[in-house]
Amino acid sequence: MITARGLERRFRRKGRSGGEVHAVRGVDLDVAAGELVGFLGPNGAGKTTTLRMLTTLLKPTAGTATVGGRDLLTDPVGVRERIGYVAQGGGTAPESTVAEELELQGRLYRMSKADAVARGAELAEQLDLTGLGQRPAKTLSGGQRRRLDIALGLIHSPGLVFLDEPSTGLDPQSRANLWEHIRRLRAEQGITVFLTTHYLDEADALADRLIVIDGGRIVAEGTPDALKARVDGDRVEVGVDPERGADAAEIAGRLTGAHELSESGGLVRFRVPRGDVALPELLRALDTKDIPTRSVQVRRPTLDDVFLTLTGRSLREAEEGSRAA
Ligand SMILES: Nc1ncnc2c1ncn2[C@@H]1O[C@H](COP(=O)(O)OP(=O)(O)OP(=O)(O)O)[C@@H](O)[C@H]1O
Repeated sequence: MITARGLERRFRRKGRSGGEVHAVRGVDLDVAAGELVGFLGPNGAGKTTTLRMLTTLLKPTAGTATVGGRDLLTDPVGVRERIGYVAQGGGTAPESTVAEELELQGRLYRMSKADAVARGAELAEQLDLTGLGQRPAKTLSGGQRRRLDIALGLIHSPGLVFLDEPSTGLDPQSRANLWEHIRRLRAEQGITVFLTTHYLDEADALADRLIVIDGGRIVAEGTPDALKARVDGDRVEVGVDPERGADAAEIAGRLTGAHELSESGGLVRFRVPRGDVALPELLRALDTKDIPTRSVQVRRPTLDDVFLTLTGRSLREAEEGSRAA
């Protein structure tokens, strides 16, 4: 469905200082029909720029791609006919009703009025918007608005849809509901979904496969589980009396496979291949040395650990860094 090789995009900085931003630095992508792929990265990583190139809205500075079987550079119209694109924010004519927005969108794709109305009604049903047809779109809730945006993106029945940060700004319940709808689009209609997100939980919950981008380059890809398996083991934290912290750390360091060991203020932290196996052994050893434990935590690797392993920063730090920049 998508094959991209060496996609690049540079922007000239506005203003007197000039210079260039190399937003996307040679991206290769392969997405098969029917996949639900998450494109994950911190703010400013290059997700939107890549998406805008793949959807013909922005010309690549270098590289080639086929999207929906059509060449991005020589047949952008062919690409546009075969894809849906749901941008961040969305919402075009706030005064019109839901039914009018759907009909107008169909007409933009040169559908007859009858076909546009029928397709609009079909999508309204699939996306839980039935009964809202006569409501001015500006009165919709955040979740309803996002579902309408997706319906608008699907009016011409594309086989591939791009969703840019679909759940940004939604409350947890509306996000979960939206995820369910996105899963159903794929399951029931076989639509290929390519979505960008900087939410780890969204990527984890939704995507079959993740492509991680940072600083304009792909830094990893794989299933959420495969990516997590690249992180070297579970993280264990044991709290003891600060005065016995050093002793506890020494005992922890003797566990098979323990690494990344640190101790501060009685909090001993380390990684180990199987936290559930190592912990009882550690607790027994601490007990033998009369070191009572105050707290215990074992954590399986998360996608944030993956990001940390790959880039040396946590995704949250990366976000904060890009906001400060
Ligand atoms: N039109 C533009 N002119 C100049 N620089 C741009 C332009 N568009 C994007 N950039 C820069 O390119 C880099 C990548 O931006 P992009 O919007 O693709 O990131 P992103 O991963 O989508 O982030 P977000 O999650 O915030 O949407 C950023 O440094 C951004 O400031």
